[in-house]
Amino acid sequence: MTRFISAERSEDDLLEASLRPRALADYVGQEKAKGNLGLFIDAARGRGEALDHVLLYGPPGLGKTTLANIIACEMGVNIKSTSGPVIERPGDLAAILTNLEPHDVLFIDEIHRLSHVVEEILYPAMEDFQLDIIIGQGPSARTIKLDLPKFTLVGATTRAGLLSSPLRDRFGVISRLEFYTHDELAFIITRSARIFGMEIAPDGALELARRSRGTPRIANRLLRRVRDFAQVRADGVITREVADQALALLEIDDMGFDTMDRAILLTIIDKFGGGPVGLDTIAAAISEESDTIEDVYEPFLIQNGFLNRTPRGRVATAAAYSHFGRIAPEPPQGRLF
Ligand SMILES: Nc1ncnc2c1ncn2[C@@H]1O[C@H](COP(=O)(O)OP(=O)(O)OP(=O)(O)O)[C@@H](O)[C@H]1O
Ligand SMILES: [Mg+2]
Repeated sequence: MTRFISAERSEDDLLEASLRPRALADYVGQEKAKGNLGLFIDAARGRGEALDHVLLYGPPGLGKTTLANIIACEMGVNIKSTSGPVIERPGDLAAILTNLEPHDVLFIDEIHRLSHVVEEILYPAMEDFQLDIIIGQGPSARTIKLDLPKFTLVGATTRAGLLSSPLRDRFGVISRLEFYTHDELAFIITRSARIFGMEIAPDGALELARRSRGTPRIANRLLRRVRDFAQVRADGVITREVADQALALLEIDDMGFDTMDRAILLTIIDKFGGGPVGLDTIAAAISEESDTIEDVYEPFLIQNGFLNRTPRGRVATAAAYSHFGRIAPEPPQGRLF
């Protein structure tokens, strides 16, 4: 199934990089995270110290990687980027850590996927800026401590809940990224259009924004698809009508749901009487990974009141029924009392 609004990364990443804002002032929205970080960055710079370790979490495509790069830029330091699954052995992490310059940012994406042994190297590194290395084997093995430069770890994860608590506790700043408003997304889309040299009307930008699931990565991706359509079928300008027609072709509906969102909700409604139904059962029914459903699709559906997560499983809400023009079953009599 082609998924135009998948929030996953793809070959589009290069284009995406050109759209990344570089300064905190150009980073749209996320006022709370931005306010906090701006303050901590100013304070750390004023004292001539490294910034405290920062954990960024939230659904894919909301701007975690972008923010990590901005943090390094604002601190005036280098950033080294890696990710949880890439660091296989403790030695890999030790090599990265010993190569850092003072105050550098080490960005670890998908930090919830670090292995245990690697994570344990990280604890003293984050807390005391020390590396415990074991040299030799057997009876003659000994541990030596190496001093590391003071650095800032920026960790990103879509699932803060999967982080072990000793790791989470070592972050001084924890910021949750939120879905963007339609106005914020329209602003991002208009800026991206300018960078790409496209013409977009304000109502066209707002229409794309409304259907981007609160996510800048999806907004930018839709913009590129709609541009192709505008070039071939319209006279190049993205108006509301052009956006609407293009999105219909891409099977993105009025709420911004794609085929996968619809499959999830309709499976719960039609096959499981509206739920509750377990995540793994839904995943099997639509041949998708449970993790992907949980990380990529559910947060938006839950936040917008189409899906509920209960101890007994997922439940489609009345809003989901009415979105698909179905009639929600009456709640059982007497439940309210
Ligand atoms: N606040 C923002 N203002 C403008 N553009 C943004 C903003 N946040 C994200 N973007 C755009 O969205 C794209 C995706 O952002 P980014 O790669 O930082 O997301 P992410 O949270 O790291 O996603 P993932 O969890 O998949 O790694 C960026 O290339 C950037 O163009
Ligand atoms: Mg990222």
